[in-house]
Amino acid sequence: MRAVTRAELAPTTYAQEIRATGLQVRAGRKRLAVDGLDLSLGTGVHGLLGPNGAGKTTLIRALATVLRPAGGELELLGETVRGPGEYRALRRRIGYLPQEFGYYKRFTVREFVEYMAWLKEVPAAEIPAATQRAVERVGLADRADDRMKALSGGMVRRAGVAQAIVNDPAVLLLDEPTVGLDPAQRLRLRELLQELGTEACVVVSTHLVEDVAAACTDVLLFAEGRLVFQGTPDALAEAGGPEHEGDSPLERGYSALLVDPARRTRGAW
Ligand SMILES: Nc1ncnc2c1ncn2[C@@H]1O[C@H](COP(=O)(O)OP(=O)(O)OP(=O)(O)O)[C@@H](O)[C@H]1O
Repeated sequence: MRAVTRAELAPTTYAQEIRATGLQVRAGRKRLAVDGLDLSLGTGVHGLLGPNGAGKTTLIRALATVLRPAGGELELLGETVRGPGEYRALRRRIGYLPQEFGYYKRFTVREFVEYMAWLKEVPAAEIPAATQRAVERVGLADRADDRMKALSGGMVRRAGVAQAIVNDPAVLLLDEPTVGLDPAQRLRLRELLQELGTEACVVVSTHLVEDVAAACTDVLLFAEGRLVFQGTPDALAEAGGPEHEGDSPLERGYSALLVDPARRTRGAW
């Protein structure tokens, strides 16, 4: 018999897990790094692609309720996120892997994930089993009792994914989770994302177009704080042609939509 997940038991009074209308978010004091974003995301794996500085991290931080909107509307799991607020109930149902995250180096992997579960207010009696399951899902069961400082960079990243999923989040936000992973680990993480995307709304920021092809149900192309494209990986591939730069149909689709031909001189970034 299949165990019923917490996500299935939670009341769903919303049509889509994430809804943004005209959303504006500042990075620092002045700069509007997200500027007028309309977005509606439900269950699935949504790949967030875009050039350096496009505003992907700022958007993910707003979705994680770390940054508050400067304008427009943001609704997460049916709850409106406005000015300052605690959003504790909401945060219990969100998982977030920042691009860089802190941890006590002397903690073991298990202690780190348990501590994060406690911060997310997972009921105490559930923490050991939830931690074990999360650690197994990222392939760190055999390193669970090693200290964080003894892990490789890719393993630390996987421990970061474990803490993000330990509370069975309905919204899972992963900022560049595949950075530092070797090819085999990357394949496994993509499989895990697909599994998670059957039950949760997963937003993954990445620079690897192959991640999107392999794991995502749709692609969000972000540039200068705005959404340039939303569609399936196939639709992105169809946007490109032989005249566009790139080593694969998806890269050519990306170039077609984002690369300014005037700047495409050899050696230019
Ligand atoms: N604390 C800050 N103060 C001022 N500007 C900032 C701050 N953080 C980010 N920015 C600016 O906001 C814009 C968006 O940055 P953001 O980190 O969201 O982009 P990104 O798409 O995640 O980039 P990358 O792919 O390089 O990680 C950039 O122009 C960046 O320089």
